[in-house]
Amino acid sequence: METSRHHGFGGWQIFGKHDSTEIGLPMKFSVYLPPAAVKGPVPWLIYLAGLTCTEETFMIKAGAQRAAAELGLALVTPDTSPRGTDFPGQADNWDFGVGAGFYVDATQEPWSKNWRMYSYVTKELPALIAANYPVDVQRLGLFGHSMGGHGALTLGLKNPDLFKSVSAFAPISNPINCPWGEKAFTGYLGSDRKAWAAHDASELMKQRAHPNAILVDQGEADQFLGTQLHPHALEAAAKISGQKLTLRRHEGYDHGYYFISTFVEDHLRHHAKILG
Ligand SMILES: N[C@@H](CCC(=O)N[C@@H](CSC=O)C(=O)NCC(=O)O)C(=O)O
Repeated sequence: METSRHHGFGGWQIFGKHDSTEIGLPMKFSVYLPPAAVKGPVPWLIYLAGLTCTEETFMIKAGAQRAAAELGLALVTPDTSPRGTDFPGQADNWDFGVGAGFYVDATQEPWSKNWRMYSYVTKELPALIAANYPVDVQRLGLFGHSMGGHGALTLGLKNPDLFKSVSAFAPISNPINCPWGEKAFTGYLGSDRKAWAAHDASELMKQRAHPNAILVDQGEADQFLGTQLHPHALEAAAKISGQKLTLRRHEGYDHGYYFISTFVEDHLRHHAKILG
């Protein structure tokens, strides 16, 4: 199952692969185990990456391992979609299909058989990691970036007993009202827009609040801010439900991993404080 293992900051950076029953195909994942994991189960975070990313992107680019080692947090990242199908046009667009699973269970053909990223992230992946690595199932948090920020907010709001802490970098906050979301939800969930609201962070947050405060960071120079991300919708929704939300706007930062690496330690500390 492990494909490679590298010593880092006193812990271990691990890459692996398994046959996923939810997805029906092999799925890759990565795990960072902090030094504290040799003594017993540690709190842990699942990170959901954005469009075009893989299970490697965050581990290579975010520079999160030093702080994770210091805080005693394990980090886990799945891939962003199934790979290995041969659906027509599946990789023609960088914002739909391969690398763009949107963390939903697709209901539309041909995607519905394999594009089951919601069930994969909420059920199979946590069970797989807990069965194989020293993580405390009661102390799991969820965070992500862009498409993965949408995933972190929606999966976290729907599963507060599983994901005790939630945060996001530049999330797609209102996908039912942006081109990325409209394209993905039409393809995966069908053209009935009423079915989409259950997968929209702002719509969900109007109806319910996660018991713990949510941290969101957003760059003001993000090239997707005006068209795709709509953080104002999340702020408005938080006011309706009473969700404790810290949404920080940072002048000069764009959408990329230099932005994420700048603030990733703040996110790890946010989760560590809640998870204990
Ligand atoms: N078309 C470009 C840009 C794709 C891109 O910006 N992807 C972001 C996530 S966007 C929302 O989910 C990303 O995280 N890219 C990885 C990176 O290393 O920056 C392309 O194909 O790269």
